[in-house]
Amino acid sequence: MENWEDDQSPVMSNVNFGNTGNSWKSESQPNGFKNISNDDEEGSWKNGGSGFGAQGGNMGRSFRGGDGGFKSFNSGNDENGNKVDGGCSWRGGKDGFRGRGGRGRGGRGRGGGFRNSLNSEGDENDNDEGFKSDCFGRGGRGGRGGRGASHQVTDGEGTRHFGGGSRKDDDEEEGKENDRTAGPKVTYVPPPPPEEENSIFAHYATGINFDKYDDILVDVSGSNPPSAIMTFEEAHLCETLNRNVARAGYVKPTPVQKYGIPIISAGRDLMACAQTGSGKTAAFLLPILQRLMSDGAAASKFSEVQEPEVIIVAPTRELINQIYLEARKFAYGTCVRPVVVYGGISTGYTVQEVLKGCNVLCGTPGRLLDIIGRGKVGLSKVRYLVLDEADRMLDMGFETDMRKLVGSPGMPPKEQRQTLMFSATYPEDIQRLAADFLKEDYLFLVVGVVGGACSDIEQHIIQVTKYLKREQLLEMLKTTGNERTMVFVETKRSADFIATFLCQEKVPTTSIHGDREQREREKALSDFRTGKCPVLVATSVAARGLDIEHVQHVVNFDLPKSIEEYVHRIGRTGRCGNTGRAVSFFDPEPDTPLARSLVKVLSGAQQEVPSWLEEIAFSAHGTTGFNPHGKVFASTDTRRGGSFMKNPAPQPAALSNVAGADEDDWE
Ligand SMILES: Nc1ncnc2c1ncn2[C@@H]1O[C@H](COP(=O)(O)OP(=O)(O)OP(=O)(O)O)[C@@H](O)[C@H]1O
Repeated sequence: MENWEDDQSPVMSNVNFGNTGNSWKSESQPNGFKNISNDDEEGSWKNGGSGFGAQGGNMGRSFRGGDGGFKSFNSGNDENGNKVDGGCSWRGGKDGFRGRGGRGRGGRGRGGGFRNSLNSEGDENDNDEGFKSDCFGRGGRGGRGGRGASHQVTDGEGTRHFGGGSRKDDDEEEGKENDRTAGPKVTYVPPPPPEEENSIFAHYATGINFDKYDDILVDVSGSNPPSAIMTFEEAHLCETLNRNVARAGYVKPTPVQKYGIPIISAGRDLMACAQTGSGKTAAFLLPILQRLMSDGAAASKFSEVQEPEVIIVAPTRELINQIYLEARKFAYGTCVRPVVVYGGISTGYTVQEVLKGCNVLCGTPGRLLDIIGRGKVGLSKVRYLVLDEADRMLDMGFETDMRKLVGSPGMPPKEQRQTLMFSATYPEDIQRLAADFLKEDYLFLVVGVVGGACSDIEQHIIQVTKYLKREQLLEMLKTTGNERTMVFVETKRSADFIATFLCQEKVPTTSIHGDREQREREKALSDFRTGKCPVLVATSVAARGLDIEHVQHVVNFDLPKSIEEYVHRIGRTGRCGNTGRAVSFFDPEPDTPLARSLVKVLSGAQQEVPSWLEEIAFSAHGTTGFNPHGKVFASTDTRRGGSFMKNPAPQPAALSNVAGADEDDWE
């Protein structure tokens, strides 16, 4: 066995309690989940209530804890030999968790089978002591936030260790996969991707506004852009690709596909900006796959070093996995083999997958660099480098990794590869930075206005202080029934906290954030996709790219710090011509710096702008600037002068007030 192979020690850290004030006991309840399921009649949560936008009730600063057994899991093995959580019960009879108690009061009980072992007065932000709830699977790795002792829990199969004291930075979702940092070996092997044709090509229907894409103004800047195509036939895809496009339910290309496909086919570098949910993934996958097909690319199983022709990077594990599944779908029935590598799964497994043959290597930056560093992937044949969510890939979080990637031994210089960047947002400073990675004559494709929100999303901003947010959220969720809702919060701790709260209130909820183990993250997404848990509480790790059917609502429980993040978050709904709704809680205290950019995004997407928001935005003028981070949206290509250009390209009147407009336009 090579030294890169992971050892197969038991999976660690199945429950994570940062600092629980209680030790507790519970009877084992294999395959729990009961207390959050719709079967729980008593807990039916679809009981009417006031509509969106209603002012919250008087929740105050506390909430009730549940009385039932805290759910954890029973371990078992899945078909991959992975440890799995068999449900939501815990067998902690003789190993009650003990942490040093947090501050504040424990919850008061009500039925429902959920023990709220956290200690809080209801204000997660004031509470130093983290906790990890798990009504939706299991706790994450290692205790977070607690000063408590390490814990051991023995289950039927051995001893597990739980660090009680490690505290990670809780303020921001890292979104970043740094797999090279020290930590426990990860042995998780994800379930295999679907083999069934119907599952591979499963898709959701385009919405009533799909044809309205045709009305969006498109601008291509740069020299000699090729003409757009109007149909997929004009893309001259090979028969297999055409068949796969049809099986995916694509009848006509979206604007980013109409313009992007011929640009990529013509061998040009591209920076493309198009609204969320408008088909950017296929815009780069189809021409790339077509080229690989026409060149006769075929994966070779027999090489100890794989030399992919394509490298695709994206900022989060779930997104890169989604892109991989799209690549696999379009490459179905061809000899082209896409592979995905990302953190949180066994490196040994990942390397094995790569060595089975790899033409299209999809990865998060950390794991990608890791695999390259292990000498399993040679870069000399790379002809396409794709940065999805390019502005994120080039911001402070990932820029160093991207520079490492393009500077890795064997990576063809930018003159000898095609570099393609896609996003719905491109702050100007990032655009300038991006030019370092692109050939000088790259084309800049803008569908609509850079950084604009999709107008199929109905946006509402509600002024609410942090103490009333939870009640307001609950009120809203009572009206949405089983409709899928993503609730975005600022911190991982809040994600746990809110998810716990909703579970207690009988709202079937799951959560995703960077402190959850990969298996838990995947389970959470799967439960959300299937509707088992129609509410997903998420940090920014789920803000970008995720394409989940039936997401009718996005709630910004906490508004993000940047307007780009806002645009991506709300873009989880209203995709592909479907309509959606986004409700954001605006707490003047932390959110005022965002007011001006919010007003611009709202008006740009023809949304009603509340007068109180305009007032806040107006009075904030001159102190906070347009964007809290000093970034500004570019109205178009920075090579033309960006937001401050003298002779801007014509913009559609309807959009002239959007993010891209000059800062003074709306006043
Ligand atoms: N031409 C098309 N016809 C029908 N459906 C399409 C077409 N193009 C893309 N789709 C579907 O639209 C959905 C959104 O596409 P995709 O995820 O590529 O959007 P995106 O622009 O990358 O969004 P984001 O900015 O959020 O990453 C997907 O389900 C995709 O399969």
